[in-house]
Amino acid sequence: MADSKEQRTLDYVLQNAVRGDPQSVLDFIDKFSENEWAMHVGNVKGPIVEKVVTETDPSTCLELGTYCGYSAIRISRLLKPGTRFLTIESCPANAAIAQQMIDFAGMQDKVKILQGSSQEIIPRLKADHQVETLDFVFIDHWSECYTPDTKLLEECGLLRKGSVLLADNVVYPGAPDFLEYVRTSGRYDCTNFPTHLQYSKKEDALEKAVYRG
Ligand SMILES: O=c1[nH]cnc2c(O)c(F)c(-c3ccc(F)cc3)c(-c3ccc(F)cc3)c12
Ligand SMILES: [Mg+2]
Repeated sequence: MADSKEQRTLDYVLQNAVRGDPQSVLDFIDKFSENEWAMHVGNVKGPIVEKVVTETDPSTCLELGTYCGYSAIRISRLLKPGTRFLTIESCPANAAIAQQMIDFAGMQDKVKILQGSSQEIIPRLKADHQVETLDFVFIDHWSECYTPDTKLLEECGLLRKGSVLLADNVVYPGAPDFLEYVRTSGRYDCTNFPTHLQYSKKEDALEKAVYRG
């Protein structure tokens, strides 16, 4: 079967990065993506994500949109022992690539990939994955799903006072209904982080929304 950009990225990492070294894996994914653009959160937005994670000091994290595992590796390497990083990926092929990337980076004990639809998996997090509430949620799957999934997290009792949502791409491609919801619902305290699209000069932004409980 013709290989995909994601498979080529994984092969490049396996051939060049240092096994068990998350930074090395991130560096080689970034290096590969300079030649073949890909939607990893990247090395410009990455530090903003890391700053929010470090400030939050989360115990239970959820990511919507694993892709190849880049942000899962970037975030999970910061988490203290005993914490958990659950990440939902709808595409089976991407989930398989991500699992290999995460394993190679040595993050497999912290990161659990849940392959399927976020709308189906989110309501099962408490029963199937022993989640009580989420401390940090990185939203980076599909802008049309940002708002329905945020509302679902609320409805399923997965957010508590102080839960932090951080959404990618709120400027490019954009998530206008999500911004409208978190900024006007009265349920969140929002902060916008202007930045640039990964591996590009185009403008983008991350939005942080802290649940008021
Ligand atoms: O879909 C995504 N999920 C998560 N993060 C993404 C991200 O960080 C991106 F930068 C892009 C992006 C933006 C601009 C562009 F030109 C290409 C891709 C996408 C995206 C948007 C529309 C699509 F049809 C395909 C991919 C995503
Ligand atoms: Mg993104």
